[in-house]
Amino acid sequence: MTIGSEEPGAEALASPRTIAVGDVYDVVIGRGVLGSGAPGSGAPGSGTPGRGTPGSGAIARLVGEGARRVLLVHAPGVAGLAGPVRDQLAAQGLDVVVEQVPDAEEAKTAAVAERLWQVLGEHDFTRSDAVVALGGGATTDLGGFVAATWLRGVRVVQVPTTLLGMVDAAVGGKTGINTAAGKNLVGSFHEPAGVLIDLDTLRTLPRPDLLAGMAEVVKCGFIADPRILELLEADPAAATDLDGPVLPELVERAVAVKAKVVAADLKESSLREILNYGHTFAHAIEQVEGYTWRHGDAVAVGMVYVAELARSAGLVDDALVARHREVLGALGLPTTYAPSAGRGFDDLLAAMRRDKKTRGALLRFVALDGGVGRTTRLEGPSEQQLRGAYDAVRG
Ligand SMILES: NC(=O)c1ccc[n+]([C@@H]2O[C@H](COP(=O)([O-])OP(=O)(O)OC[C@H]3O[C@@H](n4cnc5c(N)ncnc54)[C@H](O)[C@@H]3O)[C@@H](O)[C@H]2O)c1
Ligand SMILES: O=C(O)C(=O)C[C@@H](O)[C@H](O)[C@H](O)COP(=O)(O)O
Ligand SMILES: [Zn+2]
Repeated sequence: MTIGSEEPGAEALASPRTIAVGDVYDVVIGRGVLGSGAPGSGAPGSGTPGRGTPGSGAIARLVGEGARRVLLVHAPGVAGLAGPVRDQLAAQGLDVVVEQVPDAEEAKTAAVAERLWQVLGEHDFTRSDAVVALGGGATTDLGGFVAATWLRGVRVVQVPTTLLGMVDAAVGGKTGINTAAGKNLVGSFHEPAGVLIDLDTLRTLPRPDLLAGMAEVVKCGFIADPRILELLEADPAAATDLDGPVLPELVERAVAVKAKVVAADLKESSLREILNYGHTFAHAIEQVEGYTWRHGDAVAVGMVYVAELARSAGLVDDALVARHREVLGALGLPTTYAPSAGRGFDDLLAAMRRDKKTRGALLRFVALDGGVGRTTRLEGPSEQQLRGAYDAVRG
């Protein structure tokens, strides 16, 4: 699949853009679309009152007319934004229960999900009520999972506040938590009622987290949109400039890739696997390193790993492998992995065997086949190939 370079505009989002995920829901991208005191978004309630437009009523509209109660689940990093969002929802007549969840992967546990189920029960949440998830991918994965499982499914509105959440995690309906055995091993497909991306929320995001999000943008470039790679290569610094035109274009392009893929294959029966490019090795790093690695950083290394694997299988040439290292390296993303003491290839291989793309004993990787935007499945590589790629990314 290749996405045409003419699709998203290059201007810096003077007004919000809407990208439809099929006919299932919309992703709204803009500056100040939350209208809730996000840095740079103007005063709380600066949007048009009511549940119809981006601004003060946008989240409430997505929560739905029938809702009386909302569980607002938020990451610690956006505690300052949770208050204005709560006030905005309360101003629309909703009873809002606010729950801060632990940071990053600490949130994606059965214990945290259970605590939220308990809160939902204590407050008599019914099927017409809703969950709003405000934070990075860990929060939207958890919030989405709790919404998917409460009463077998209530509405969830995803409000991502990290770059990675915006371009990837909040879009597509994959929700889940980790278990001792591995990453995202328990979860559900549960489409959001809508996704609201306010680029102004990125102003408080620590730079390493912003860069980690860029890895998923790069992924979209390699699997589907060569223009993304051209933009990054032309000026890597511009990509992370919050005030420039490049970042909004990259967000739009990556969301467009994701929306197109998931709309065609909501539950990952085939095509959607391409969004897992680099993830087989990435999830193994995350688990083996006890979730001390950012997901995006691990995905960066994982893409180099699978590019090396693809080269050993004769699918891609040296130049395409080098392009992976160059574009990721220019952004400041890792391209090598040095395992912690006592950990190594055998641990990674065991983790990769539990990857969701594995079928029985058959390890399966998403790989490029001949060029950017041309994906295939590399199945059953030999242990020698797997080790060879490992040696090639070992720092
Ligand atoms: N469901 C999917 O399709 C999908 C896709 C990609 C990734 N993911 C998951 O997403 C997770 C990674 O997401 P992430 O990179 O957003 O990490 P994250 O959710 O851990 O957030 C990173 C850090 O940023 C903080 N934060 C969030 N927004 C902030 C803001 N605006 N200002 C200041 N701090 C802020 C958080 O508190 C956290 O400390 C992983 O668990 C990954 O598996 C899911
Ligand atoms: O949306 C998808 O599909 C993806 O694979 C996107 C990935 O970036 C994301 O990290 C996802 O959570 C991985 O899914 P998993 O099924 O491998 O756990
Ligand atoms: Zn990912």
